[in-house]
Amino acid sequence: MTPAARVQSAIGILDSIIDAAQNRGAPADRIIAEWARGNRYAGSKDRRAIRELVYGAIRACGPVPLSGRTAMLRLAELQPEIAELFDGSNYGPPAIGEGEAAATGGAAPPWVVRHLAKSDIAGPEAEALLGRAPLDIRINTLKAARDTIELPEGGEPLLAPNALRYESGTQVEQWDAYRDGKVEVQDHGSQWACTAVRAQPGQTVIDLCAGAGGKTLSLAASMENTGTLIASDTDRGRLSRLAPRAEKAGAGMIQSVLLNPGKELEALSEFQGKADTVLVDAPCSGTGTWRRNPEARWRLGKAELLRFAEIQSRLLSIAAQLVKPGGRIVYVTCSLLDEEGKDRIAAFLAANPGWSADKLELPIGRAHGEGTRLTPYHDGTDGFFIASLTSPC
Ligand SMILES: C[S@@+](CC[C@H](N)C(=O)[O-])C[C@H]1O[C@@H](n2cnc3c(N)ncnc32)[C@H](O)[C@@H]1O
Repeated sequence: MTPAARVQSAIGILDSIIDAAQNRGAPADRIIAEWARGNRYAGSKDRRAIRELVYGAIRACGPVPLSGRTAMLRLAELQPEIAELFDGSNYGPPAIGEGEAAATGGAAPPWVVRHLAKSDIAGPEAEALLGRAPLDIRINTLKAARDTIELPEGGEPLLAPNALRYESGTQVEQWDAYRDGKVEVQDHGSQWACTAVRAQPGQTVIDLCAGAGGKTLSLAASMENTGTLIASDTDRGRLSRLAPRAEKAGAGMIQSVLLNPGKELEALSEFQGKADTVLVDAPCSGTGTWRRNPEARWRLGKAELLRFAEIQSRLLSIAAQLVKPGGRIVYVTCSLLDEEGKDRIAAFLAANPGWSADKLELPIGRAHGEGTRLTPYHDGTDGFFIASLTSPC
């Protein structure tokens, strides 16, 4: 493909991504993969270049662009060599019209930027939300150790005891160690969120919103596969992906429990008042993961943010009923909006006298409200808010 044809293909893909973002359609990654499947003439270099262009354009636009072309024109403002490819050549984009407008830049749609600023995320902190994330792995201590594991490439040891960092795009999935369950892909910040649970062998720990079990597997390793570890979620599809992952990781202790939305406690009744710790890795807007899903900025709506806050508070009160006297809730969101972090914890503490927030002694992050915040700018991790709450004895 010519460089101009790559630009035109990227514009077409961007049109689909914009449409999907506004109509709850497929994520950008899937749209790009589908395009590649349907356009076999594009070789691997073409596909890589097109992907770069698409993600470059998404990152370059704050509000939802009007079209793929305006998004690409915005990228061309930052990278003038792209503007030259609007040359009207065969398969290339038509020449740029006089006064033709590019999409607007910025970190996100203006209302989101305002909410972020109110949450002390502005300037370089906001810009870093759109940087490129490295690839972090966690050595699964049920099967290997960081000091002795043999991997095809040496990574950078990070502060978390089992973390190694690689360049984004490293094909970890093709390593034997990955296939054998000795390593898991997990962001460094997410590894610290698991550490905050302080899960010990023999305890009863509930991962209330386990999804496909990214954090559950880490908890099983901390518990050395002994004790009770419940992975629950309302999403059958996600939860069903946990069992094969757990088997591969040698984490036989995990019990999956599918929850009925609105009646979560029914399926967990035998654990009421019994858990040492409940991890609430709550559904959220994901503002802390934009480095990986930059088009998520275009999917967020004000009503959705309110809905997230409501469910986050509800999940906290469900967790409170599962914890034993003196036990803990660890609340985590990968959002940096206070509505989903600091404010939820303040509301919980106001409504639940006797509960207290403990200081998390993590070697990274900063105190934020009654919790700890990790950000891409300050910590080089995805953005997280983590709080630890102790119930009255
Ligand atoms: C942030 S994701 C969890 C990610 C997962 N812990 C991990 O580390 O990969 C939030 C999860 O909450 C689940 N969820 C949403 N509503 C829920 C509810 N009422 N009860 C339990 N889980 C819920 C979603 O299905 C989603 O899997």
